[in-house]
Amino acid sequence: MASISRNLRRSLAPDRLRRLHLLLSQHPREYVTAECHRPVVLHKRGPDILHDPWFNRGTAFSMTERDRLGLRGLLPPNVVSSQQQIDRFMLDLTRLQKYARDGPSDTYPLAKWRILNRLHDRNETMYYKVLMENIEEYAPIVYTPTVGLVCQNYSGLFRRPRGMYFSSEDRGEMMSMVYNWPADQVDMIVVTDGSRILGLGDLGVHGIGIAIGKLDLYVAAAGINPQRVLPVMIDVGTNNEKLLKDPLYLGLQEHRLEGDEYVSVIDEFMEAVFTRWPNVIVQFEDFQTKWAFRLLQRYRCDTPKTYRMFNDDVQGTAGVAIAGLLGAVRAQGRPMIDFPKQKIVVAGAGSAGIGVVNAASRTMARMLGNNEVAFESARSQFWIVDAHGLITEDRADIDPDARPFARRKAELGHQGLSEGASLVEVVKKVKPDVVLGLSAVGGLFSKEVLEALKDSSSSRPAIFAMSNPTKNAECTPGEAFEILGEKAIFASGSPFHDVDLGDGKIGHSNQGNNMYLFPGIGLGTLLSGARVISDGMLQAAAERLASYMNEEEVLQGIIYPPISRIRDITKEVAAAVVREAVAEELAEGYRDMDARELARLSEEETIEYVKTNMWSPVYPTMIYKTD
Ligand SMILES: NC(=O)C1=CN([C@@H]2O[C@H](COP(=O)(O)OP(=O)(O)OC[C@H]3O[C@@H](n4cnc5c(N)ncnc54)[C@H](O)[C@@H]3O)[C@@H](O)[C@H]2O)C=CC1
Ligand SMILES: CC(=O)C(=O)O
Ligand SMILES: [Mg+2]
Repeated sequence: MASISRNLRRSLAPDRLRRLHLLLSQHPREYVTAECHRPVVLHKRGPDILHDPWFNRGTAFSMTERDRLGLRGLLPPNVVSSQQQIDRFMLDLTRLQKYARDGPSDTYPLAKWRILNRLHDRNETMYYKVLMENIEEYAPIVYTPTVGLVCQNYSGLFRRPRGMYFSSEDRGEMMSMVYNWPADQVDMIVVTDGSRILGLGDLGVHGIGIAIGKLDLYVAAAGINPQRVLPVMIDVGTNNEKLLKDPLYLGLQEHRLEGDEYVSVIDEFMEAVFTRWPNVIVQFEDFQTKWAFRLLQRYRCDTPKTYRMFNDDVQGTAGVAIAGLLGAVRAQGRPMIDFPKQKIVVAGAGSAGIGVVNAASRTMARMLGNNEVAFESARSQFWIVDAHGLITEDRADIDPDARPFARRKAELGHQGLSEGASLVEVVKKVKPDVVLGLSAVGGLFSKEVLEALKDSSSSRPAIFAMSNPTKNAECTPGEAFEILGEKAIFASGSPFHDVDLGDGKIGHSNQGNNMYLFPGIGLGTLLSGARVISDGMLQAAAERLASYMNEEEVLQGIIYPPISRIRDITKEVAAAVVREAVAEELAEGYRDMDARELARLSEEETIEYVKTNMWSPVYPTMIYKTD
């Protein structure tokens, strides 16, 4: 270790001397002089420090420094030493070198992400222009599947912080912390607690990547101004044992808070952001199922204050699935009103699966007259299979969210099924029109399951392998078309290429992902000025997506738009949301468009209104002002 000269020892106050000893012990080969211990006078605060390479020290800022310099919440909560920062950097660098030599395929999408991320840090306008003009190529990089890989490798990839971090250690501080964010106006927040990132499980604080990716689509697809979006990570710990032991992990290394303690952290966050930005919309993303439903209920219906929020995995996914299911009915040459006759087997009873069954059965019930008989009839069209097999009334400890859809004892006998029946058994006995996977289990729709689907009562059996990222898809389009032939309808959560079936025939691979709805739901809510996001607004969004594809496309098996049309479909979805908000008298107007004027707009005028409010990536004229 370098030694401290006697003169220097004499000239330093005891606490300074202690810190210098500490510094030297962390940097054994470094020559540390009094010069590097002299305080530096700063004329900036908050993000300006983080963006200044001379002053920035990233995750090594101590908590007291973060408080003193207005940085609290702008960095991941784990304070690390400069040596740990170097270890993290070297991990990433050596991984790249190794991959460059040995060449596993993961490195290419990650390298693209890095290049895009650097551009994002340097020039937002150019970044979004590149993304929007090449959305087909780069959506799979900034969003699923690569964003999953990014979250899994976040400690190595982390460079400049983006978004805000609230941790359980910030209890009591959040109301002041939100003022550390530099923007006076925030329209959209995407918040996660990292507990279920795509189908990859608990990634803790590294899950911030998904909130960033979703907001990239808000900008690219919905034209939300990038200066008014805010990705948020709420770090309440992690139950991922690997991360708990990883010295390079960026989050709190303790188990997740549970129960009322957990809820109080989220409550405090909601109160803080809605206090500073009363018009913000908060999208909950990738919360584990047990919290997804509870928080949705709490902030939508329960608290004295209801918030302008929705849960994308529960509600966005449901709308996208309904649109696809209606598309599958049309692809059979049948009218949408035949939807309640479809038999649907759903694999997965989490936030996404139960969200889909809830909303799809409500859509069926509405078509059947919206009474008790209609609801009962709609319910009986669904068979839910989870990790323990078919869910029936016989199951002990049945999840309350799944209970309404548990198959009744009376139905089981004549179907030849019983509690816990396997997916393949269920498909064999039910002969469903649709199998829909939201299980996060790659390959779950095995050869056997797809073979069983050959006996489907539908002329065009539909396979929705919706789990993300790619490796979690329940099957690939190649597997589906090979077994079920050209008539099959296929959709997946992450993108796949179309399949060449020979003789000029193509097996269309649709992307059934909530990205076709959440940007329009957010934009429509913003532009309507509605204070809540009603079921009717969500339904209107789903119906607009369902009717977007024309007859010819649907008959070819194209049930969702290509990603190249995402900005157009988002505009249409947003307009449908605005009109529904007006019809339900929820719209309060936006900027100089008041509620009465909104109500006078025709359908075309509403679409035009949405279009003119969408941000585009062009450089504005800049004017210098001194105050
Ligand atoms: N395409 C899209 O737009 C969306 C896709 N998803 C995907 O859905 C998946 C699930 O998400 P959550 O519902 O929140 O997760 P979750 O973990 O709460 O639920 C997973 C469900 O699958 C069940 N499961 C596990 N193994 C199974 C098996 N062998 N057979 C049948 N079921 C099985 C579990 O019992 C559980 O009910 C994730 O992969 C996620 O990426 C989620 C939202 C949107
Ligand atoms: C797409 C999405 O929201 C998910 O996989 O969780
Ligand atoms: Mg999600």
